Amino acid sequence: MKDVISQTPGPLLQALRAEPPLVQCITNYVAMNIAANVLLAAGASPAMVSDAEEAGEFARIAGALTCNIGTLSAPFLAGMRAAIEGAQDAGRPWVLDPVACQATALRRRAAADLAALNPAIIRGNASEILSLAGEASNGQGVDGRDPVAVAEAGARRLAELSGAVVAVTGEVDFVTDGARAVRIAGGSPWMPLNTALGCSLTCLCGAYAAVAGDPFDAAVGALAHYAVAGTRAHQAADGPGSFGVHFLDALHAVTPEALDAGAKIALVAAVPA
Ligand SMILES: Nc1ncnc2c1ncn2[C@@H]1O[C@H](COP(=O)(O)OP(=O)(O)OP(=O)(O)O)[C@@H](O)[C@H]1O
Ligand SMILES: Cc1ncsc1CCO
Ligand SMILES: [Mg+2]
Repeated sequence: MKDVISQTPGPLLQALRAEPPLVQCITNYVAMNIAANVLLAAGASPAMVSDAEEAGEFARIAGALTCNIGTLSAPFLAGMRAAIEGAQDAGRPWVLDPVACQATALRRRAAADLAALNPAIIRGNASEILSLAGEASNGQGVDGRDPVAVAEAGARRLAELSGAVVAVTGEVDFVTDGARAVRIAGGSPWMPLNTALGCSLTCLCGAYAAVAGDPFDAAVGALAHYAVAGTRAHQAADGPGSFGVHFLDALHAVTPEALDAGAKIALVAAVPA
């Protein structure tokens, strides 16, 4: 594992809580409140700042930026472009969430254009990653309808083409930078029944990217934090509603030591060229 990740999730969580990073989240209307609570519970400092007039200026003072096309419109896109330019001027990482990018021409174009602007991490469900990688997708709107395993080859290719770490989420997550790859198990079947938990995970990837030296470690850290908290919350909850409450509690309660002890991260062998 040492040659694949240089920083395990635990020390990254410790760093995040020691100095909570300011994370600029340009996300959709559904996710805004949920993602802000997820970041606060985990230990980071969210700010939902998206208007083009200030988004670039704000990105220059944030530790990381996340862009999500869930409720896409021209003003959101203009804000994302301004913020990405600001983040890149300041040398800060940014994370892309290509919500429902298989669904319409506008989303396909926006996701492809944004993916070409050097995101550090692209995080999506398998249906979104398949589409962004140019493959057939069975996604239904924002809901993934493809198994993660089917998107693994596309994720590797997308990582090579974009230079981003690609994180595909589902029952078992897959993370790759094109060369390295891991699978992360855990979580709960109630997670996809809680809207915007994926969008919020994208924001958490931004928080981890702000404190990690390597975006691969950051994506693994954020996904492992979610998986461990999701497993815990499942044990305490009775269904999707109470799961949401227990999940915020678990994101907050998990310690760096418990995170490293509970994370189920498995190395995936390199695919021969
Ligand atoms: N069946 C499952 N079992 C365990 N964990 C799951 C399952 N499905 C999804 N997850 C977890 O839920 C989290 C969100 O992933 P998901 O793929 O549902 O995102 P998404 O489709 O982008 O969500 P949204 O668009 O609603 O925000 C991830 O941490 C993932 O591991
Ligand atoms: C339900 C929904 N619609 C647009 S974005 C979003 C949140 C989950 O992606
Ligand atoms: Mg999503």
